[in-house]
Amino acid sequence: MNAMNESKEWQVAFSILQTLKRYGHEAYIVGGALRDLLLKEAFVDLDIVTSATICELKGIFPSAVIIRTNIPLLSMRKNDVRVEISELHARSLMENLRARDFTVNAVALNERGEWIDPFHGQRDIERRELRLVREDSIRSDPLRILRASRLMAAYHFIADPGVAKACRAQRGHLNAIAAERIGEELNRLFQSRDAAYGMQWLDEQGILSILCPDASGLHKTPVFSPLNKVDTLTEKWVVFFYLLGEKNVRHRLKKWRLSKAMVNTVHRLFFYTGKRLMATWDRRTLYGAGEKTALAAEKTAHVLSDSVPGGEMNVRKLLAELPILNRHELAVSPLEISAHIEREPGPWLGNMLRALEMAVIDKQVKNEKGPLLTWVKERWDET
Ligand SMILES: Nc1ccn([C@@H]2O[C@H](COP(=O)(O)OP(=O)(O)OP(=O)(O)O)[C@@H](O)[C@H]2O)c(=O)n1
Repeated sequence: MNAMNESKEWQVAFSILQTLKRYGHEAYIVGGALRDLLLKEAFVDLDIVTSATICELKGIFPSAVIIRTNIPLLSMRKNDVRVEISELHARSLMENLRARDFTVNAVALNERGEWIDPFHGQRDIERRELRLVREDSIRSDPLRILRASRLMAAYHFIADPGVAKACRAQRGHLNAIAAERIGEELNRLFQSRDAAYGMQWLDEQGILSILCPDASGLHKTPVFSPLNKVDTLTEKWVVFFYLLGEKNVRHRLKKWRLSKAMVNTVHRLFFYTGKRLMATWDRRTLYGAGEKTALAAEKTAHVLSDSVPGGEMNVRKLLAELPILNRHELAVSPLEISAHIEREPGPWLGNMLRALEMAVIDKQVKNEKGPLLTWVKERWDET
């Protein structure tokens, strides 16, 4: 296979297999790199399984690091290729492949470039067919339901009826697995080439109502194509929740253990998308959203509803008309305000700054030091 002989990545791959062989260990390339090779996709990273133990591996590749996930891995970079090596744990390669989820992931290649393909994974990759390695593959790890949809979304695989049947049968067990694995897998699904296709399939298997039992929009069988019309992960989450009619966004994302920062940005964009769907931007809402969120909300609102007029240029024009874009653009500092009032900074100062921002945004006062300090003094004297 030419791609293998010519590319730097495959030279790295074979040199590692040969090194391990010289030390007397069995070693095979497995997983995504083989799938990507057959699908002519870009090489991402390299997974190797070997009969060597992690300790022995560390001796052979001293600069590599040991990563302790649920199974310990040896990880290293070689000629810019990320390589992860895991143990066969005294099991045969055949047992290792049999324990995998789908036939497209249960293929191996040895140091001589020979394929080991007991489940016809190469054929399935070429036909883009997703089939189970064993009938109980989904039962042994229900996360594989989401992996199926993610692989479909990433490679346009078609799930064979056995996959759909097993996923439907096991869907009730999905919520029993570690919540962060669900969040992580949904993130990966959203980042895949055709997230809408994967999501549609999950819905057809009745899986979305298991993931989001309170969602009110699922009876209307949503069309998920809007998911492919937005770019960022945050936008995809927001569009997803709107299509499902899921209101309790923060609760859902926290449950799936998404990072705090991600929970906040998704929740914020969800909120402003809702506002934008209800009405066009007013100055206060636009200021509250800020440039980044306002532009993103404009996009998500359009994708969700054709009837929303406006567009990016319009938001940019409205933003340009705002006297300030954030508190730091006020022409007075908090200390100048406190000196002018002759009072130590305290909670009153935060309230005053908020009121001042709104007065500037509402154009009641010019953003210039003199008028701002006069406004502050008058307000102070009033209260
Ligand atoms: N729940 C899981 C997770 C992983 N695997 C197996 O472990 C391999 C590696 O998993 P992962 O690193 O998550 O890779 P992929 O999901 O396949 O993605 P990629 O290969 O593109 O990194 C997979 O190919 C698959 O054979 C599995 O059978 N069941």
